[in-house]
Amino acid sequence: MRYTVHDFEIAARAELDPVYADFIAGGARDEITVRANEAAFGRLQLLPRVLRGSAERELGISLFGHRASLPILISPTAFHKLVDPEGELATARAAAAAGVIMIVSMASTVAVGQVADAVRAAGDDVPRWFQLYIQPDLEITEALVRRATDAGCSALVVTVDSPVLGAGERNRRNGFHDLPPGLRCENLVDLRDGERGHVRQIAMSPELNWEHVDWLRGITSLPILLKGVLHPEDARLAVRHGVDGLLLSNHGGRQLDTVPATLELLPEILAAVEGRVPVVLDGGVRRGTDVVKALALGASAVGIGRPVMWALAEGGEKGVRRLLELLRDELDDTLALCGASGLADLTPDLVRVPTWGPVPGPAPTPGADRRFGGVVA
Ligand SMILES: Cc1cc2nc3c(=O)[nH]c(=O)nc-3n(C[C@H](O)[C@H](O)[C@H](O)COP(=O)(O)O)c2cc1C
Ligand SMILES: O=C(O)C(=O)c1ccccc1
Repeated sequence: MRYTVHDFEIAARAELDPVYADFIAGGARDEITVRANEAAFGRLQLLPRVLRGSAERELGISLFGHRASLPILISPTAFHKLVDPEGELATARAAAAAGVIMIVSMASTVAVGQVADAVRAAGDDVPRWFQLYIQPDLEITEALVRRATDAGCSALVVTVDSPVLGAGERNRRNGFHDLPPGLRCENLVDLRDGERGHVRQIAMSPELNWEHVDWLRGITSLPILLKGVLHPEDARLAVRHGVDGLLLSNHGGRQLDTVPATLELLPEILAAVEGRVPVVLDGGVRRGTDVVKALALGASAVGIGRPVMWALAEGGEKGVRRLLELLRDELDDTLALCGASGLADLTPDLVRVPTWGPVPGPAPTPGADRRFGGVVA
Protein backbone atom coordinates (compact mmCIF):
# COMPACT_ATOMS: atom_id res chain seq x y z
CA MET A 1 0.00 0.00 0.00
CA ARG A 2 0.96 3.59 -0.56
CA TYR A 3 0.31 5.51 2.62
CA THR A 4 2.30 8.65 1.90
CA VAL A 5 3.55 10.72 -1.02
CA HIS A 6 6.98 9.40 -0.15
CA ASP A 7 5.74 5.83 -0.75
CA PHE A 8 4.78 6.85 -4.29
CA GLU A 9 8.28 8.21 -4.83
CA ILE A 10 9.90 4.96 -3.70
CA ALA A 11 7.51 2.90 -5.83
CA ALA A 12 8.10 5.10 -8.88
CA ARG A 13 11.87 4.73 -8.52
CA ALA A 14 11.43 0.96 -8.59
CA GLU A 15 9.32 1.17 -11.79
CA LEU A 16 11.21 3.77 -13.75
CA ASP A 17 14.29 3.87 -15.92
CA PRO A 18 16.75 5.61 -13.54
CA VAL A 19 17.39 8.27 -16.20
CA TYR A 20 13.72 9.31 -16.10
CA ALA A 21 13.56 9.03 -12.31
CA ASP A 22 16.50 11.47 -12.18
CA PHE A 23 14.81 13.82 -14.66
CA ILE A 24 11.83 14.02 -12.31
CA ALA A 25 13.58 14.20 -8.96
CA GLY A 26 16.45 16.40 -10.09
CA GLY A 27 16.99 20.10 -9.82
CA ALA A 28 19.48 22.71 -10.92
CA ARG A 29 23.16 22.55 -9.91
CA ASP A 30 23.62 21.45 -6.27
CA GLU A 31 19.86 21.03 -5.74
CA ILE A 32 20.01 23.27 -2.68
CA THR A 33 16.64 24.83 -3.48
CA VAL A 34 15.06 21.42 -4.15
CA ARG A 35 15.85 20.45 -0.57
CA ALA A 36 15.02 23.89 0.83
CA ASN A 37 11.43 23.73 -0.42
CA GLU A 38 10.58 20.62 1.59
CA ALA A 39 12.72 21.59 4.57
CA ALA A 40 10.89 24.92 4.96
CA PHE A 41 7.61 23.11 5.58
CA GLY A 42 9.31 20.91 8.16
CA ARG A 43 10.62 23.91 10.07
CA LEU A 44 7.27 25.64 10.46
CA GLN A 45 5.12 24.57 13.38
CA LEU A 46 1.34 24.28 13.72
CA LEU A 47 -0.48 25.59 16.77
CA PRO A 48 -3.96 24.06 16.79
CA ARG A 49 -7.19 25.32 18.32
CA VAL A 50 -9.39 22.93 20.31
CA LEU A 51 -13.09 22.47 21.10
CA ARG A 52 -14.36 24.24 18.01
CA GLY A 53 -16.34 21.16 16.94
CA SER A 54 -17.64 20.59 13.44
CA ALA A 55 -18.69 17.27 11.93
CA GLU A 56 -17.39 17.96 8.43
CA ARG A 57 -14.89 20.17 6.79
CA GLU A 58 -15.21 22.20 3.61
CA LEU A 59 -12.19 21.72 1.33
CA GLY A 60 -13.41 23.40 -1.86
CA ILE A 61 -12.06 26.62 -3.35
CA SER A 62 -13.06 29.07 -6.03
CA LEU A 63 -10.48 30.61 -8.34
CA PHE A 64 -11.37 33.06 -11.12
CA GLY A 65 -15.00 32.10 -10.70
CA HIS A 66 -14.44 28.35 -11.03
CA ARG A 67 -14.92 25.79 -8.30
CA ALA A 68 -12.44 23.06 -7.44
CA SER A 69 -12.91 20.43 -4.76
CA LEU A 70 -9.44 20.87 -3.24
CA PRO A 71 -7.00 23.74 -2.71
CA ILE A 72 -4.40 21.58 -4.47
CA LEU A 73 -3.62 22.09 -8.15
CA ILE A 74 -1.58 19.91 -10.44
CA SER A 75 1.40 22.07 -11.37
CA PRO A 76 2.56 21.81 -14.97
CA THR A 77 5.06 19.05 -15.62
CA ALA A 78 6.39 18.05 -19.02
CA PHE A 79 6.48 14.63 -20.63
CA HIS A 80 3.89 12.47 -18.82
CA LYS A 81 4.23 9.76 -21.49
CA LEU A 82 7.77 9.17 -20.28
CA VAL A 83 6.30 7.44 -17.25
CA ASP A 84 2.91 6.15 -18.44
CA PRO A 85 1.68 5.15 -21.91
CA GLU A 86 -1.49 7.28 -21.58
CA GLY A 87 0.49 10.24 -20.29
CA GLU A 88 -1.43 13.46 -19.69
CA LEU A 89 -4.74 11.74 -20.56
CA ALA A 90 -4.40 9.61 -17.43
CA THR A 91 -3.41 12.56 -15.28
CA ALA A 92 -6.27 14.69 -16.59
CA ARG A 93 -8.87 11.97 -16.01
CA ALA A 94 -7.69 11.49 -12.44
CA ALA A 95 -7.71 15.24 -11.83
CA ALA A 96 -11.20 15.63 -13.25
CA ALA A 97 -12.54 12.70 -11.22
CA ALA A 98 -11.15 14.32 -8.07
CA GLY A 99 -12.40 17.79 -9.05
CA VAL A 100 -8.85 19.13 -9.12
CA ILE A 101 -7.50 21.78 -11.50
CA MET A 102 -4.73 20.50 -13.78
CA ILE A 103 -2.30 22.91 -15.39
CA VAL A 104 -1.34 21.28 -18.68
CA SER A 105 2.31 21.86 -19.60
CA MET A 106 3.14 23.44 -22.93
CA ALA A 107 5.58 20.50 -23.22
CA SER A 108 2.89 17.85 -22.77
CA THR A 109 3.12 14.60 -24.73
CA VAL A 110 -0.65 14.65 -25.40
CA ALA A 111 -2.09 17.70 -27.18
CA VAL A 112 -4.08 19.98 -24.89
CA GLY A 113 -7.13 19.60 -27.16
CA GLN A 114 -7.03 15.83 -26.79
CA VAL A 115 -6.72 16.15 -23.02
CA ALA A 116 -9.86 18.29 -23.00
CA ASP A 117 -11.78 15.84 -25.20
CA ALA A 118 -10.91 12.90 -22.95
CA VAL A 119 -12.05 14.69 -19.83
CA ARG A 120 -15.30 15.85 -21.42
CA ALA A 121 -15.97 12.29 -22.61
CA ALA A 122 -15.60 11.07 -19.04
CA GLY A 123 -18.32 13.53 -18.05
CA ASP A 124 -16.33 15.38 -15.42
CA ASP A 125 -15.65 18.92 -16.42
CA VAL A 126 -13.27 20.67 -14.12
CA PRO A 127 -11.32 23.72 -15.25
CA ARG A 128 -8.01 23.10 -16.95
CA TRP A 129 -5.32 25.72 -17.24
CA PHE A 130 -2.49 25.93 -19.77
CA GLN A 131 1.16 26.66 -19.00
CA LEU A 132 2.92 28.80 -21.56
CA TYR A 133 6.50 29.79 -22.27
CA ILE A 134 6.07 33.03 -24.21
CA GLN A 135 7.95 32.55 -27.46
CA PRO A 136 9.93 35.44 -28.93
CA ASP A 137 8.11 34.63 -32.17
CA LEU A 138 4.76 36.15 -31.21
CA GLU A 139 2.87 34.41 -34.00
CA ILE A 140 3.88 31.07 -32.51
CA THR A 141 2.82 32.23 -29.05
CA GLU A 142 -0.52 33.39 -30.43
CA ALA A 143 -1.07 30.02 -32.10
CA LEU A 144 -0.37 28.26 -28.79
CA VAL A 145 -2.79 30.52 -26.94
CA ARG A 146 -5.39 29.72 -29.58
CA ARG A 147 -4.84 25.98 -29.14
CA ALA A 148 -5.26 26.31 -25.37
CA THR A 149 -8.33 28.52 -25.70
CA ASP A 150 -9.95 26.21 -28.25
CA ALA A 151 -9.34 23.34 -25.82
CA GLY A 152 -11.42 25.19 -23.24
CA CYS A 153 -8.55 26.12 -20.92
CA SER A 154 -9.75 28.72 -18.48
CA ALA A 155 -6.47 30.37 -17.47
CA LEU A 156 -2.93 30.83 -18.78
CA VAL A 157 0.03 30.21 -16.50
CA VAL A 158 3.01 32.01 -17.97
CA THR A 159 6.34 30.66 -16.75
CA VAL A 160 8.79 33.54 -16.36
CA ASP A 161 11.67 31.92 -14.49
CA SER A 162 13.26 30.33 -17.54
CA PRO A 163 15.21 32.89 -19.61
CA VAL A 164 17.51 29.90 -20.13
CA LEU A 165 16.86 26.25 -19.32
CA GLY A 166 17.93 25.29 -15.79
CA ALA A 167 21.12 23.28 -15.48
CA GLY A 168 19.96 19.81 -14.61
CA GLU A 169 23.29 18.18 -14.06
CA ARG A 170 21.76 14.76 -13.51
CA ASN A 171 20.32 14.97 -17.04
CA ARG A 172 23.70 16.00 -18.42
CA ARG A 173 25.46 13.17 -16.69
CA ASN A 174 22.78 10.73 -17.88
CA GLY A 175 22.82 12.09 -21.44
CA PHE A 176 19.07 12.83 -21.25
CA HIS A 177 18.32 15.66 -23.67
CA ASP A 178 15.44 14.49 -25.85
CA LEU A 179 12.24 12.52 -25.71
CA PRO A 180 12.67 8.91 -26.84
CA PRO A 181 11.51 7.97 -30.36
CA GLY A 182 7.73 7.98 -30.71
CA LEU A 183 7.07 10.73 -28.16
CA ARG A 184 6.63 14.37 -29.11
CA CYS A 185 5.66 17.71 -27.61
CA GLU A 186 2.22 17.48 -29.17
CA ASN A 187 1.24 21.12 -28.63
CA LEU A 188 4.12 22.16 -30.88
CA VAL A 189 3.31 19.95 -33.85
CA ASP A 190 2.65 21.96 -37.04
CA LEU A 191 2.76 25.34 -35.33
CA ARG A 192 4.87 26.20 -38.34
CA ASP A 193 4.91 24.13 -41.50
CA GLY A 194 6.63 20.84 -41.00
CA GLU A 195 7.41 21.25 -37.29
CA ARG A 196 7.41 17.84 -35.69
CA GLY A 197 7.00 18.64 -31.99
CA HIS A 198 10.64 18.50 -31.00
CA VAL A 199 11.36 19.77 -27.50
CA ARG A 200 14.04 22.07 -28.94
CA GLN A 201 11.27 24.06 -30.63
CA ILE A 202 10.56 25.58 -27.20
CA ALA A 203 12.55 28.79 -27.00
CA MET A 204 13.53 29.59 -23.44
CA SER A 205 14.26 33.19 -24.20
CA PRO A 206 16.42 35.70 -22.29
CA GLU A 207 14.87 38.52 -24.39
CA LEU A 208 11.45 38.48 -22.75
CA ASN A 209 10.31 41.55 -20.83
CA TRP A 210 7.16 43.14 -19.38
CA GLU A 211 6.09 44.31 -22.82
CA HIS A 212 5.54 40.68 -23.74
CA VAL A 213 3.18 40.34 -20.78
CA ASP A 214 1.34 43.50 -21.89
CA TRP A 215 1.09 42.07 -25.39
CA LEU A 216 -0.31 38.79 -24.07
CA ARG A 217 -2.81 40.73 -21.93
CA GLY A 218 -3.98 42.35 -25.14
CA ILE A 219 -4.56 39.17 -27.15
CA THR A 220 -6.51 37.10 -24.59
CA SER A 221 -9.30 37.62 -22.14
CA LEU A 222 -8.30 34.54 -20.12
CA PRO A 223 -6.94 35.14 -16.62
CA ILE A 224 -3.13 35.29 -16.72
CA LEU A 225 -0.99 34.01 -13.83
CA LEU A 226 2.77 34.48 -13.75
CA LYS A 227 4.70 31.45 -12.56
CA GLY A 228 8.15 32.03 -11.13
CA VAL A 229 8.04 35.59 -9.78
CA LEU A 230 10.21 35.53 -6.63
CA HIS A 231 11.21 39.16 -5.97
CA PRO A 232 8.53 41.26 -4.24
CA GLU A 233 9.26 44.14 -6.60
CA ASP A 234 8.37 41.89 -9.54
CA ALA A 235 5.18 40.84 -7.75
CA ARG A 236 4.22 44.54 -7.56
CA LEU A 237 5.09 44.99 -11.23
CA ALA A 238 3.00 41.95 -12.13
CA VAL A 239 -0.07 43.46 -10.49
CA ARG A 240 0.62 46.78 -12.20
CA HIS A 241 0.78 44.99 -15.55
CA GLY A 242 -2.72 43.59 -15.06
CA VAL A 243 -1.81 40.02 -14.18
CA ASP A 244 -4.66 38.10 -12.51
CA GLY A 245 -2.67 35.87 -10.18
CA LEU A 246 0.75 34.56 -9.21
CA LEU A 247 1.98 31.01 -9.00
CA LEU A 248 4.76 31.51 -6.48
CA SER A 249 7.24 28.89 -7.62
CA ASN A 250 10.96 28.32 -7.93
CA HIS A 251 10.26 25.63 -10.52
CA GLY A 252 10.81 22.97 -7.87
CA GLY A 253 14.46 24.07 -7.62
CA ARG A 254 15.03 23.38 -11.32
CA GLN A 255 15.94 26.88 -12.53
CA LEU A 256 18.18 29.16 -10.43
CA ASP A 257 19.70 27.16 -7.57
CA THR A 258 20.05 28.67 -4.07
CA VAL A 259 16.89 30.80 -4.31
CA PRO A 260 14.80 30.67 -1.12
CA ALA A 261 12.11 28.11 -0.47
CA THR A 262 8.78 29.33 -1.83
CA LEU A 263 7.18 29.01 1.61
CA GLU A 264 9.76 31.44 3.02
CA LEU A 265 8.93 33.99 0.32
CA LEU A 266 5.18 33.72 0.72
CA PRO A 267 4.69 36.44 3.38
CA GLU A 268 6.75 38.97 1.40
CA ILE A 269 4.98 38.21 -1.85
CA LEU A 270 1.57 38.47 -0.18
CA ALA A 271 2.55 41.80 1.34
CA ALA A 272 3.63 43.05 -2.08
CA VAL A 273 0.38 42.12 -3.85
CA GLU A 274 -1.77 43.46 -0.97
CA GLY A 275 -4.61 41.04 -1.63
CA ARG A 276 -5.19 42.31 -5.17
CA VAL A 277 -4.59 38.93 -6.81
CA PRO A 278 -4.58 35.33 -5.55
CA VAL A 279 -1.23 33.70 -4.86
CA VAL A 280 -0.85 29.95 -5.39
CA LEU A 281 2.35 28.35 -4.09
CA ASP A 282 4.23 25.29 -5.32
CA GLY A 283 7.46 23.53 -4.34
CA GLY A 284 7.91 20.82 -1.75
CA VAL A 285 4.25 20.21 -0.88
CA ARG A 286 4.15 16.58 0.25
CA ARG A 287 1.73 16.47 3.21
CA GLY A 288 -1.65 17.72 4.33
CA THR A 289 0.17 19.75 6.96
CA ASP A 290 2.16 21.48 4.18
CA VAL A 291 -1.08 22.54 2.48
CA VAL A 292 -2.45 23.87 5.77
CA LYS A 293 0.71 25.88 6.48
CA ALA A 294 0.71 27.55 3.05
CA LEU A 295 -3.00 28.38 3.28
CA ALA A 296 -2.76 29.60 6.86
CA LEU A 297 -0.06 32.03 5.75
CA GLY A 298 -2.36 33.31 3.01
CA ALA A 299 -1.86 31.24 -0.15
CA SER A 300 -5.10 30.66 -2.07
CA ALA A 301 -4.04 27.14 -3.04
CA VAL A 302 -0.92 25.04 -3.56
CA GLY A 303 0.46 23.09 -6.52
CA ILE A 304 2.14 19.70 -6.67
CA GLY A 305 4.65 18.71 -9.35
CA ARG A 306 6.83 15.67 -8.69
CA PRO A 307 4.27 13.76 -6.60
CA VAL A 308 1.99 13.59 -9.64
CA MET A 309 4.76 12.19 -11.83
CA TRP A 310 5.58 9.58 -9.19
CA ALA A 311 1.95 8.52 -8.80
CA LEU A 312 1.52 8.36 -12.57
CA ALA A 313 4.62 6.18 -12.86
CA GLU A 314 3.46 3.95 -10.04
CA GLY A 315 -0.12 3.37 -11.11
CA GLY A 316 -1.22 5.46 -14.09
CA GLU A 317 -4.62 7.14 -13.77
CA LYS A 318 -5.43 5.05 -10.70
CA GLY A 319 -2.14 6.03 -9.09
CA VAL A 320 -2.90 9.73 -9.52
CA ARG A 321 -6.42 9.18 -8.18
CA ARG A 322 -5.02 7.49 -5.09
CA LEU A 323 -2.45 10.25 -4.62
CA LEU A 324 -5.19 12.90 -4.68
CA GLU A 325 -7.35 10.90 -2.27
CA LEU A 326 -4.42 10.51 0.06
CA LEU A 327 -3.69 14.23 0.08
CA ARG A 328 -7.40 14.98 0.52
CA ASP A 329 -7.52 12.68 3.57
CA GLU A 330 -4.37 14.19 5.05
CA LEU A 331 -5.70 17.70 4.51
CA ASP A 332 -9.05 16.86 6.09
CA ASP A 333 -7.36 15.18 9.03
CA THR A 334 -5.03 18.16 9.56
CA LEU A 335 -7.93 20.61 9.49
CA ALA A 336 -9.78 18.54 12.09
CA LEU A 337 -6.70 18.40 14.31
CA CYS A 338 -6.27 22.17 13.96
CA GLY A 339 -9.89 22.77 15.01
CA ALA A 340 -10.77 24.17 11.59
CA SER A 341 -14.15 23.53 9.99
CA GLY A 342 -12.93 24.70 6.63
CA LEU A 343 -10.17 26.51 4.77
CA ALA A 344 -11.53 29.87 5.90
CA ASP A 345 -10.53 28.99 9.47
CA LEU A 346 -6.86 28.75 8.47
CA THR A 347 -5.31 31.91 9.82
CA PRO A 348 -1.68 32.91 10.37
CA ASP A 349 -1.92 32.46 14.16
CA LEU A 350 -2.01 28.67 13.58
CA VAL A 351 1.54 28.75 12.23
CA ARG A 352 4.76 29.45 14.10
CA VAL A 353 8.44 29.66 13.46
CA PRO A 354 10.32 28.07 16.38
CA THR A 355 11.61 30.87 18.57
CA TRP A 356 14.15 29.03 20.66
CA GLY A 357 16.36 25.96 20.75
CA PRO A 358 17.74 23.84 17.95
CA VAL A 359 15.85 23.17 14.74
CA PRO A 360 13.99 19.90 15.39
CA GLY A 361 15.66 16.88 13.85
CA PRO A 362 13.84 14.41 11.65
CA ALA A 363 11.83 11.53 13.02
CA PRO A 364 13.97 8.40 12.79
CA THR A 365 11.79 6.75 10.13
CA PRO A 366 13.09 5.47 6.83
CA GLY A 367 13.09 8.15 4.17
CA ALA A 368 12.34 10.99 6.54
CA ASP A 369 15.90 12.26 6.16
CA ARG A 370 15.17 13.83 2.76
CA ARG A 371 12.56 16.19 4.16
CA PHE A 372 15.00 17.81 6.48
CA GLY A 373 17.92 18.34 4.18
CA GLY A 374 19.80 15.20 5.06
CA VAL A 375 20.62 15.88 8.70
CA VAL A 376 20.39 12.20 9.63
CA ALA A 377 23.88 10.77 9.91
C1 LIG B 1 9.53 16.58 -14.26
C2 LIG B 1 9.15 18.02 -14.14
C3 LIG B 1 8.75 18.72 -15.27
C4 LIG B 1 8.38 20.06 -15.17
N1 LIG B 1 7.93 20.68 -16.29
C5 LIG B 1 7.51 21.98 -16.20
C6 LIG B 1 6.98 22.64 -17.33
O1 LIG B 1 6.87 22.07 -18.42
N2 LIG B 1 6.61 23.92 -17.18
C7 LIG B 1 6.70 24.60 -15.99
O2 LIG B 1 6.35 25.77 -15.90
N3 LIG B 1 7.17 23.97 -14.89
C8 LIG B 1 7.56 22.68 -14.96
N4 LIG B 1 8.01 22.05 -13.84
C9 LIG B 1 7.94 22.73 -12.52
C10 LIG B 1 6.60 22.45 -11.83
O3 LIG B 1 5.55 23.13 -12.47
C11 LIG B 1 6.57 22.89 -10.37
O4 LIG B 1 6.90 24.25 -10.28
C12 LIG B 1 7.47 22.10 -9.42
O5 LIG B 1 7.56 20.75 -9.83
C13 LIG B 1 6.90 22.19 -8.01
O6 LIG B 1 7.69 21.57 -7.09
P1 LIG B 1 7.46 20.06 -6.54
O7 LIG B 1 7.90 19.15 -7.64
O8 LIG B 1 8.36 20.03 -5.36
O9 LIG B 1 6.00 19.89 -6.20
C14 LIG B 1 8.41 20.72 -13.92
C15 LIG B 1 8.82 20.01 -12.79
C16 LIG B 1 9.18 18.68 -12.87
C17 LIG B 1 9.59 17.95 -11.62
O1 LIG C 1 11.92 20.07 -16.64
C1 LIG C 1 11.42 21.17 -16.41
O2 LIG C 1 11.42 21.69 -15.28
C2 LIG C 1 10.75 21.91 -17.47
O3 LIG C 1 10.24 22.95 -17.17
C3 LIG C 1 10.67 21.45 -18.88
C4 LIG C 1 10.19 22.32 -19.84
C5 LIG C 1 10.13 21.92 -21.16
C6 LIG C 1 10.51 20.66 -21.53
C7 LIG C 1 10.96 19.79 -20.57
C8 LIG C 1 11.02 20.16 -19.24
